[in-house]
Amino acid sequence: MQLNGLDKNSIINPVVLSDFVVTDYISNVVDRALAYIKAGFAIHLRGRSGTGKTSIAMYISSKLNRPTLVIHGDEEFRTSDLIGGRYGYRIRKTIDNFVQSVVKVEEDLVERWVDSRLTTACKNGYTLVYDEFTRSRPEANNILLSVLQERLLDISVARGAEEGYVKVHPDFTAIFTSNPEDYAGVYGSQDALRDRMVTLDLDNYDKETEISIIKSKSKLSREDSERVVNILRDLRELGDCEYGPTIRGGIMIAKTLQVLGAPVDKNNEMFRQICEEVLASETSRAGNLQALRKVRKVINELFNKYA
Ligand SMILES: Nc1ncnc2c1ncn2[C@@H]1O[C@H](COP(=O)(O)OP(=O)(O)OP(=O)(O)O)[C@@H](O)[C@H]1O
Repeated sequence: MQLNGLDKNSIINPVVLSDFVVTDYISNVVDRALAYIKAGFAIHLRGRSGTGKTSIAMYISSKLNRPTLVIHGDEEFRTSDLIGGRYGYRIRKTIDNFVQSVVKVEEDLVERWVDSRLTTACKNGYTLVYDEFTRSRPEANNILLSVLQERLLDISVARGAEEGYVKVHPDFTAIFTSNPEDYAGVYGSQDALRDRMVTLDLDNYDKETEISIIKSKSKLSREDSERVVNILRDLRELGDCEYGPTIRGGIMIAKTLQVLGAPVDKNNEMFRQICEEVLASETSRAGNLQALRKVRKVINELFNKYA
């Protein structure tokens, strides 16, 4: 099914998943974000991998109670990918039998324009979640400047000068996410765009939130979830890793232990091995053997330290 040329399935009515956790930390971030949105600003959730940007963005969009479209930043994007494009033709046929004995048939081909997500969201007042927007080139994203500033979408860039501007619907909301970690494929300099949104910097979740998420995702007990979180946080604190471990690593460890029914106990060899494997690879993404060995050693030392 199509809506304005878009596959209807790409329009989401966000619902809160049953394992989504709302703690004081999350409520606080979300309340601030909703206040900025209410005041008419776009918001930008910025944080390293695993700080919950996408999950919180989708949760905020569920609070806005509007259909939502999601775009994932991509360096191949051109402005027309954000606005829309001409995809194929439609045949228009006119049959004129005004005089009964004469039938005149006229056929012409009309280019078929398909709105992309940004245009659909602007026209209909939907929420747009633009995940990892700094992965797209700044030139492609420039189209968003007038959307955020003047609430006008300049579709002439893609449709030709005769088409002009689309007025942005008052309910349109934009939620951006980005990861400040400097790695290949991210375009750092999008200052003009960043000046037009309110940035909320997200750090790793607080301890209580991490325990609640791991418990909710893995169904381990609170005590066992806390043991997993202690390892994540102690490892982070030591600052010895290329990248600090994320909640994702903790979820992987906890889910695996839950499936195995293995005790979350420092004397259980399986627990130690799973932590080493998951955390060593998560904290050394390039697969640098030396870094991996170092992380394994640190994890072992941590285990020996635990009572
Ligand atoms: N409040 C929450 N309740 C339950 N699970 C959560 C919550 N927040 C985050 N998570 C889980 O934590 C993990 C990381 O979250 P998320 O993907 O939102 O982070 P991110 O910052 O967008 O990461 P990346 O930059 O790597 O995409 C996911 O598995 C997600 O399901």
